[in-house]
Amino acid sequence: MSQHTATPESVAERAVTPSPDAAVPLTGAVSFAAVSKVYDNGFTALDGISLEVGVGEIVTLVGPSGCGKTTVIRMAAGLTSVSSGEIARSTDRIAYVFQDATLLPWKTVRRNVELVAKLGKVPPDVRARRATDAIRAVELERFESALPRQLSGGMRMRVSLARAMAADAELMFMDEPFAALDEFTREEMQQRLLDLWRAERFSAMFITHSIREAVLLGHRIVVMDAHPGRIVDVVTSPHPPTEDRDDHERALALRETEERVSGLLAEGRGRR
Ligand SMILES: Nc1ncnc2c1ncn2[C@@H]1O[C@H](COP(=O)(O)OP(=O)(O)OP(=O)(O)O)[C@@H](O)[C@H]1O
Repeated sequence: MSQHTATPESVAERAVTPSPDAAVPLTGAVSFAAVSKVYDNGFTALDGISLEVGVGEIVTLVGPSGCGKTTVIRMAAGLTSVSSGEIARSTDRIAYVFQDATLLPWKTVRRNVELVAKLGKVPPDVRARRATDAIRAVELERFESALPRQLSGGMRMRVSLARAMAADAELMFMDEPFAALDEFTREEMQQRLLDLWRAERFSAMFITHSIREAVLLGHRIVVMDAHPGRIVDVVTSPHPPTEDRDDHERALALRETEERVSGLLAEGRGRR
């Protein structure tokens, strides 16, 4: 792994700047302008990331382990500081699905699902309705009163996903939310997420290790590489999730896009 020689002290640490005070002109949901991240141990995780996520756009991120995908979305969500460059975000109504379910162990499924909406001051009746819909979307109706320890790992991730769905967020950050699910449930959840997106048109940054998932869900697919972490290309989907269609032509186009993304990732591996 490449190590940055700069000491952390030599790097100005800047927090995420939500608009309207943002220094970066913001036309989309999130803008990254030449953003770099050097961690406290001097490791350069990201070098010069520039990207704009449009309002109502799902951007998926793929790349080898350690290329900085989580760091990108943590910075955009304001959970990790920026070392140089600027990030602007159009809204504070965000939801974040972590790699682990991160549920409160003493609260039931329903209470966990309502939590982010409650913190976001969504009125109680709206909150309850959204939680009911979200719990149904992840097919956990029978487990509403269960505690997290009574659920499997995949079920806990579905609760975490439902919590984000119930939050009434304008911007979602999702860090491999489906990785722990079996193939069948994963496909179900992908469709539920797209159903919700078609109804609400939130903006999203979605990390995945599955090229297929990245192409299926993304309007654009950000392909990253490591050492240091950077964007190597941004591929536009020929059939974005705006279209609720399932035909041969679409399947072929998605397959071609998967091959293109796969090729870009292989080029990165070849360079390392
Ligand atoms: N707090 C930290 N301090 C030092 N280095 C860190 C820290 N957090 C992450 N890193 C390093 O930064 C790099 C990017 O990490 P990050 O988690 O963003 O990558 P990723 O692409 O999301 O990885 P994965 O696909 O395995 O989840 C990695 O090399 C990681 O070891």
